[in-house]
Amino acid sequence: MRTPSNRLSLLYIFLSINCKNYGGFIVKSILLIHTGGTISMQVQADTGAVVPAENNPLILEGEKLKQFANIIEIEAFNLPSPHITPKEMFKLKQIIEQYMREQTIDGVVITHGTDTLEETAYFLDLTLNTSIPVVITGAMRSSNEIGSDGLYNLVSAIKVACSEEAQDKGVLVVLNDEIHTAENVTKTHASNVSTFQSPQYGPIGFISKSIVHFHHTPLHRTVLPIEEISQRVALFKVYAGMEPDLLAASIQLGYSGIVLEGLGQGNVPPSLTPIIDEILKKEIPIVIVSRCFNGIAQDVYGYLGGGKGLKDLGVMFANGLNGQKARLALLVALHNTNPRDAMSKIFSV
Ligand SMILES: NC(=O)C[C@H](N)C(=O)O
Repeated sequence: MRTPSNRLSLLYIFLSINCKNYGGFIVKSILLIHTGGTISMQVQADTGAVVPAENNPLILEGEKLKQFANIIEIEAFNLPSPHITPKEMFKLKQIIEQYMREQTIDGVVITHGTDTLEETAYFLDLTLNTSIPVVITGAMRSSNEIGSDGLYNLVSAIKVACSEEAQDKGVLVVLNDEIHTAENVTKTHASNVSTFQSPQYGPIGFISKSIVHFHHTPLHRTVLPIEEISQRVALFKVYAGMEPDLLAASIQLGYSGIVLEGLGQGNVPPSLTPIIDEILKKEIPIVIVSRCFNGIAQDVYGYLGGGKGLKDLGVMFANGLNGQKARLALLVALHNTNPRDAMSKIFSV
């Protein structure tokens, strides 16, 4: 039953997500950073190809966004997200830090292509030391397609960034009326608008027409300061009958770390154990995750190639991160002033 006090709190949430319009005392300043992706693209009438629009259609929507907050809008890049690299992620971190130093910013919203959105979100989650909401959104349908979800998702993201409850929750991913943590969310469907899911734990909140509601709170978050990004970490999916030559080549190519998407709970074919041992003896860290969609890699099995033996060799376990995020976590840890300590904060060693 809805009591007067929770009616009041619903009213408060309603007012705070419509942060601009009520009484003029809760005008939030939101830094809106565009980076490209389908949310900034259009379908070409003649070819049917989805391509970056010459004039970002989201910027043209600026007037509509003003009813929700004071929007400080910039276009950092206009890249499809498969073109985003850790260098662009680092640049985004720098842009956000610069604005936070120079202006009063209550929240940040980033628009991004969905293919690598979870990677940028997690990179910023690991490296940005702030309690203000940082929310990333995107779209599955481009701006001139029927049922385009871009503007809707952007408004939802702005509402979340304005919400007091979104503070101190790390970087959040908002699409399709759901709020996910950067650490857990992943793209699960190539084209469906409900593609973003958090397989381990589910979303931590939702957005409806008039409320932003969080039903869970992340218990912990690791922030690792870095000053540059230059090294490379390779990610391999392990498969039945995999041979050691690719792992050997990655070392000759100068990679500073390796992530393996292992089988089941974190196992590899026996053919890989000698090269894993050799790489670890060269002080090149190896992290193992599970290639399964759900669950975490652990040191369970004692047969040759099993997780127990890998742990004894010095392989680290990624505590439920997927491969692409474990790769970023290892990359970031390697750039920290104390890489060993940084690795022990994120991985089971
Ligand atoms: N829906 C999308 O945004 C996918 C697009 N290929 C991108 O990531 O840029």
